Amino acid sequence: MNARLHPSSSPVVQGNSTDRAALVVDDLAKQYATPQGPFTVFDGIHLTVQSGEIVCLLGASGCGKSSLLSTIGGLQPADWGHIYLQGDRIQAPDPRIGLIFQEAALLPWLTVQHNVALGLQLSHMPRLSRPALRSRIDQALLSVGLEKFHRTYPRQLSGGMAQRVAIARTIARDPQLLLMDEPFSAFDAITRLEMQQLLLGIIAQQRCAALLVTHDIDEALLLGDRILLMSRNPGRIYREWVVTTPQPRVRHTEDLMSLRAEIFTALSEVMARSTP
Ligand SMILES: Nc1ncnc2c1ncn2[C@@H]1O[C@H](COP(=O)(O)OP(=O)(O)OP(=O)(O)O)[C@@H](O)[C@H]1O
Repeated sequence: MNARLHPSSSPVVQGNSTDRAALVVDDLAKQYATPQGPFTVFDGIHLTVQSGEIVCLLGASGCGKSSLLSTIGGLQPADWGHIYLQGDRIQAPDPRIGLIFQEAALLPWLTVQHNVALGLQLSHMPRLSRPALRSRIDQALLSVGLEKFHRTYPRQLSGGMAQRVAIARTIARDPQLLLMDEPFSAFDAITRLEMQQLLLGIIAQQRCAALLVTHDIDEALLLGDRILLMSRNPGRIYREWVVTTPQPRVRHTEDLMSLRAEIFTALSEVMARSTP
């Protein structure tokens, strides 16, 4: 582990409220080796996500959102700090975490049901009986509205349907934490809206925690129970907002528009303070 990168100004996360949190990130920092020397991509990151909560992570391009998400997901090691999932310290990919990216990454030679099954089989879960496997696949495909597409191949699906399969593949494992990196950014406005509604339904049903990286302030306003804004060089949590507007939310209501203006102002501040 490296020497401390920067002293953290945020409080160390402790205590009963965070013991119960699905995710606790405590003073996390990460450096990349570059030809110019070590580059601190993010530093002093503290955050918690409770079960059933959607936390959206906003920030300028290159501020380290994806790096933070993949570090929390165990895809790369942190250089400092700790990550706790339901109170357990984690340092590697954990089957209780589901990852969803912009690309659905389905295997083209497998049907929809076999893509979902593969997710279950690769997730180090205790071996499921055939009926249990079948039931999980059926339930997951029903949750994403693809119950009639078990035997369809990825090439026969639209982009939105393929992403629904990717979501089904993830939720079939019953994850306690969903980490999502720009999952809907490739879609047109209508598909995106449908996917956002789908996600809200899934989180409400499964009561898992969700941390969602997005560039889109409106998406964060529609989905987030809380919105975090990252600064850059190094990436830090600059501001946090609790979105109190109840679901279902409608775009452009007065309260959301005033929050939107506040977020824009804060985003302009962080961009003015740091170079890309
Ligand atoms: N493996 C790596 N080695 C060196 N530098 C990296 C590596 N991965 C990312 N970076 C750098 O870290 C910074 C943050 O990248 P990251 O992709 O995490 O940002 P981001 O906020 O997700 O950006 P975007 O919103 O554009 O996707 C960038 O300057 C990027 O070039």
